[in-house]
Amino acid sequence: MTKPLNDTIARVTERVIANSRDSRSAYLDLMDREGERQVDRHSLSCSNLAHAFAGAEDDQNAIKAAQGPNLGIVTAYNDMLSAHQPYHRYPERMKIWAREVGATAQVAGGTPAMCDGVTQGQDGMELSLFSRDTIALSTIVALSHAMYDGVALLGICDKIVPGLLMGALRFGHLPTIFVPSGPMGTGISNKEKQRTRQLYAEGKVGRDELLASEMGSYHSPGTCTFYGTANSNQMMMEMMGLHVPGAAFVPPGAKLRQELTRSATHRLAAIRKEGDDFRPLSRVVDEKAIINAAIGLLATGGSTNHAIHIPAMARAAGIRFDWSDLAELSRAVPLVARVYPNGSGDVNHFHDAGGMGYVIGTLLDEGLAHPDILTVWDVGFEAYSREPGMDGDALTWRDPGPSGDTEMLRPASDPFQSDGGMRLVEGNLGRACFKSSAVERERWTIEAPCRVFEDQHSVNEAFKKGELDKDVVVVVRFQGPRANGMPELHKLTPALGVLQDRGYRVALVTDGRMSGASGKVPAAIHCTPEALGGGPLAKLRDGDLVKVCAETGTLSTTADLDSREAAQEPAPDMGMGREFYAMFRVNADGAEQGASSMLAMAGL
Ligand SMILES: O=C(O)[C@H](O)[C@@H](O)[C@H](O)[C@H](O)COP(=O)(O)O
Ligand code: SF4
Repeated sequence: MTKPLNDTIARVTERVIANSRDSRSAYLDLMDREGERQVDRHSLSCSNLAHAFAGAEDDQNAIKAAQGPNLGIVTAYNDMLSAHQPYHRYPERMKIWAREVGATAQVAGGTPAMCDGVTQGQDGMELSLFSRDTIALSTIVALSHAMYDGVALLGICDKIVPGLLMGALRFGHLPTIFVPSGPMGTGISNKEKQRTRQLYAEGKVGRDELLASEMGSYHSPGTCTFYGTANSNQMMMEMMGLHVPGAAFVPPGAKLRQELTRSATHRLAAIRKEGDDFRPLSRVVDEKAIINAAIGLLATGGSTNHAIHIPAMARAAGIRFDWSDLAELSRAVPLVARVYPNGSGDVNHFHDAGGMGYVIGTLLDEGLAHPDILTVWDVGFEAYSREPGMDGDALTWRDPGPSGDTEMLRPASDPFQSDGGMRLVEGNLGRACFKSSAVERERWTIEAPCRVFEDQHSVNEAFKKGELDKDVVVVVRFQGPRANGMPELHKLTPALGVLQDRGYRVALVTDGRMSGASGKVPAAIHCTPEALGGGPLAKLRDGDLVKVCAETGTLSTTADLDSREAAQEPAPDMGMGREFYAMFRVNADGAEQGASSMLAMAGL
């Protein structure tokens, strides 16, 4: 028996709709105008058209005849992201599958994709957040050819899905489907990976042993199997109905994966404007879909990065969503999944235990998600509570049944925590996000003298010198979007984990980010306003007493900040192309708004 929609979710949804009324109306008016004037093959010149299908080979005559839909593929393929490596064969196969339904497909363009695992702890990480907006701009360039009746987005990882969606939303008059590729097989246990890292941080094992351990975890094509930002992306695409139902976590290379991609190609052709089931992206991504994405993030303990990306994706669709909305939802949405770093199993175990079908089914049963979102599928959101399989050569869906592992997946009626995995902490040090699902409850409150740093490497140096062997709040400032691009500071996790395991009360406070794979150590992150430009973190000094408390939602110091000058602001670094990203930093707005100069300068 499905319960009525939860009152808090209904109230937050109404508030988001009210706060978005003007911006959402302006967005939909623009999309309607784009749809009416739709610059497509029928309005391009002969020269435009000849250029557009000169390279189309076998599809040239079909595209020229314009009898069927022409699908634009925007691909973030590269060999550097194990998650994106499987995409290199997708376009050729999708062209064949498009022809099966009288359609054609062309690669509209490619986007860059950064692997945060490769850049973690390196200069490149300072480009990571703004690579999202670079990807949005690349998506716009790809779709600007105006030759398409539908858009297939090939992207999985951290900033890529938000960037692709933000760019595609500016072409929201077109139907759009995300096409995932699936997680790699399970490697060594995450506990073992972390243990070796902490031993290396303490100088007890060498690089050879560390590399062998890391390669035991990351070993083949497919998405890394921790529940970080990439896999949180897949969860959100299911919660918004932007996948073929249940496509998120089926492994690459399987017959089922191939049939899901084929189904996505066929479905995209079917939901075009000239068809009888038109589903433009602008209508699929509405306030309820955004709320469902946030609910999924809270219910599964997803990546903290989405506290930044959900507001940004929402703004691209004319929707206003902020941390107060997220915090209020978090009080109503229970934690129903424990996937590493919030548990011991990985995303393959999660999928085998029932995965997204189970999560969506239990949330719907308890009235904890909007059942009436449009989705790209033909029978609505209910379809996403089922899991895909093969019946001979045919794709089929079935009820996932009860949880296959109650240590990992539980019903919303009997959850791991009665509230979601993310909390807002605020006070005289600003507003910040605290991922409560990954931290033992008895560590939700830390009050200790602080040590102030201005880069993560200095923290590790101080750790190696034994200077942090005490109760301490480690503050790492000038890591915000306008300072240095708001990098993830995930390399701090092993050292802070060692200090915590030694019995010290430890917390991190930063205007930077952490990886979606970070956990265990209490952290108040994305602190806004950021230190650069006079945020309160800029006035903290070593020894000031700082309190972080996820129980009471507190982030404060007893120091008299009003009597102090802000610390000297560091000059932005050059090299690794960072100087060309000054234009993204200089006008970036706050983390709570999505940390985007692109959106701010567009007046969104
Ligand atoms: O937000 C995320 O999920 C992270 O950015 C992730 O994509 C990144 O790759 C981590 O660095 C992986 O974790 P390790 O660095 O611990 O392998
Ligand atoms: S999940 Fe992270 S580390 Fe793995 S491929 Fe994607 S970006 Fe790279």
